[in-house]
Amino acid sequence: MATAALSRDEFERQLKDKALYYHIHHPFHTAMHTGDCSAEQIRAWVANRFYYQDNIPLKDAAVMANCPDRDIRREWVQRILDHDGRGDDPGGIEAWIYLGEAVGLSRRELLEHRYVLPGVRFAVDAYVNFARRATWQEAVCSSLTEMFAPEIHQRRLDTWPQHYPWIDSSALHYFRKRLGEARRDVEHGLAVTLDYFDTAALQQKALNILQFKLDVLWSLLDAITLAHVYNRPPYHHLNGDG
Ligand SMILES: O=C(O)c1cc(C(=O)O)c2c(n1)C(=O)C(=O)c1cc(C(=O)O)[nH]c1-2
Repeated sequence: MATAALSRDEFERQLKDKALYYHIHHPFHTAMHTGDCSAEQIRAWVANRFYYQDNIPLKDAAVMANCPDRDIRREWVQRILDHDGRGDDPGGIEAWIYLGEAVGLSRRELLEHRYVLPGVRFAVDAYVNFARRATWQEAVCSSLTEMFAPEIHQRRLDTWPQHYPWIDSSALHYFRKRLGEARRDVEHGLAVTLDYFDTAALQQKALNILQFKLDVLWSLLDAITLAHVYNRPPYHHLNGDG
């Protein structure tokens, strides 16, 4: 006999329990929030995370390309506009570039992805490629790490001014902007997920997809940690330091 599906509330609870694996718990973020990151480490994080920012609209365009439901597309397109901007709104990518400049990176260095590590590229590309190949409902589900994002944006707003006073607080605008956007995105993404994944097998699939996305975010920080905390960037043997 097939296992019974979880109730809607229980399924939602199990999705939310995945917060235990969110990258807010990664040692790199812990160090960032307690003021233990050097300026060089902050710069490395901002430069590498820009690759994620730059790819989010491609990921969202892939969701739309796979979605035949006009009502969903009408909602989803807002995510692309949030990042790319429209009219007078310069958008989130521009806000991240502003953050980059405030920590000492040039627009050109960011746009060229000059300091992006291979591990970060692989993790982010895995997310975009997942959205290209999965069904649109699966791709929607993979965005649900955003359930946990307002807390991490708030944590940065609460801790950076004290620990990193050399960063102009106006540059934290991106994090402020995402607080509301992420909450709105989650309401929609969660409703789609709870409706669509309605058998035990599908619910387990959704939980696995969310874990995959948590793995993407965690792996990104692992790559940054190896290169910028342990000073073991790729091919470090060529630098003659071990
Ligand atoms: O700073 C963060 O820790 C963080 C995490 C996440 C996330 O959990 O996926 C996103 C963002 N930020 C973010 O700014 C953002 O625009 C975003 C979009 C998405 C997505 O999967 O569609 N995640 C996130």
